[in-house]
Amino acid sequence: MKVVKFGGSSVASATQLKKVANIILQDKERQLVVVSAPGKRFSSDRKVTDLLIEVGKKKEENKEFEETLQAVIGRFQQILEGLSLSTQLTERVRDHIVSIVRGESDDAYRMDALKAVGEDTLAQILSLYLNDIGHKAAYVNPKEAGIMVSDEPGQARVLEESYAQLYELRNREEIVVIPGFFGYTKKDQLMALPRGGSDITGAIVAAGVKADLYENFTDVDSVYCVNPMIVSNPKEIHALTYKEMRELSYAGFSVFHDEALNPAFQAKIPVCIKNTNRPEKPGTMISAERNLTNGPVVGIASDDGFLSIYVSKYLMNREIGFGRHLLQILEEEGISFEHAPSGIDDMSVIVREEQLPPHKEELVLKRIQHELKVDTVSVERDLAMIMIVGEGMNSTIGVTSKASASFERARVNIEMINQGSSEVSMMYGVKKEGLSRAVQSLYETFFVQVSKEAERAK
Ligand SMILES: Nc1ncnc2c1ncn2[C@@H]1O[C@H](COP(=O)(O)OP(=O)(O)O)[C@@H](O)[C@H]1O
Ligand SMILES: N[C@@H](CC(=O)OP(=O)(O)O)C(=O)O
Repeated sequence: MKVVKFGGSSVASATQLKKVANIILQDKERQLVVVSAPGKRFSSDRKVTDLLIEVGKKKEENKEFEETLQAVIGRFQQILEGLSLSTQLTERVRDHIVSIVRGESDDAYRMDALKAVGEDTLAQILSLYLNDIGHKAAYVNPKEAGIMVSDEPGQARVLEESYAQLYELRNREEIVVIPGFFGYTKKDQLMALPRGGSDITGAIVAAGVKADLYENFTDVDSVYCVNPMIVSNPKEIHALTYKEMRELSYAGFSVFHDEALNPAFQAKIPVCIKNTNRPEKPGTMISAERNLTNGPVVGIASDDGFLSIYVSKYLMNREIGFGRHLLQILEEEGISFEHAPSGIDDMSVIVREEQLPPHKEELVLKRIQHELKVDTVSVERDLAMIMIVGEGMNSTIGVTSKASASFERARVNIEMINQGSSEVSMMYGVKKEGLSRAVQSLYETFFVQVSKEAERAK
């Protein structure tokens, strides 16, 4: 039994949905299907989820939302027409959106209910289409499926008890189509997963039904060893471990959600990333182990939008509880941090820029200054992080020196280095303006040069 998930780009239009149906029907094992909301059809297009969020924001700001609502309805109408299905469903969807907007819920709950409409409607459409072309399929709402989550709007996490109920889905005879991206709390409140969370739904369902394989269909032939927006035609990765993929996803490989790895890993279900537009390609296999060939580094991930809170105080190393107190201030201000490298007399805390907007900065710095009596505290914005990942790194000498030489060649200053304790990853902080140059140079070192050396050794 296989669980297949189709991302936003795979369900963006009727043409794409026809490909999706073909893929499902090609393999009888593909019995459980998870779908996203329609994504972008071209680069300047808008994802349905983004449109739904705009409806919610307009409501919060008491602005007119009809035009955005019409854009959502228009997307579904086009898809239904393209599949030669009745467009009646769009009336229900419109009424549903209006009732959510006019409802009495808190802003956060309303926003989650709106976000869910994209996936929910698309799952109904796909199930209607499969039936229409002669194959038994059923739309199954996450509540009916048993996807129970925590009460954290927009950030919900799966509850352990979900898995036993999900197992029952194995008994269904028809193709089951489940909308991704949301679940229900024990109190029956709809709750959205983090953005990109349909990958997580797919992994939860795969773990629940103990699938043999979780296939994640997207718009690229495989996971590439570096973001294809930074290096053109980068090398494909054919095999990755869960640990490697989690590090890479977390650090910027947006092709697969990092929180989707754990359910698959725990249940030992291999994940295969494949292309809806070229399903015959082998894709990338993610599992517990792989052959450590092709050099120590398997991928280079990168992301911008970080800042560093730099704190220095003479004899910080002798002050018990300093780090805890610093992080406690951030906790009390609702700021989550990503990394916290430290020295003898100083410590940096790396956070995502949206966690510390400029209007909050003064208060946080004042608290640090006042409560910790530090010598210096400052914020450096416009930082980017680069993560070099590979299980082979902990048994290879010289990775760091090769990386440093790459930064030097690219004329990019390293602001910070942090080696993960697992030794599967090495993280570098640089100024955002040098990010592309640094990544291109690292790619040259760890992939282009390594291939040439391997060729010469043959
Ligand atoms: N290292 C990488 N390998 C492959 N794709 C990547 C990588 N880094 C970023 N991406 C981007 O991820 C995109 C696919 O993810 P996403 O847009 O979430 O797809 P979907 O709509 O199927 O959920 C690709 O089109 C590509 O631009
Ligand atoms: N539609 C949701 C969830 C999702 O997983 O989407 P996608 O498969 O397009 O990344 C989002 O945009 O966040």
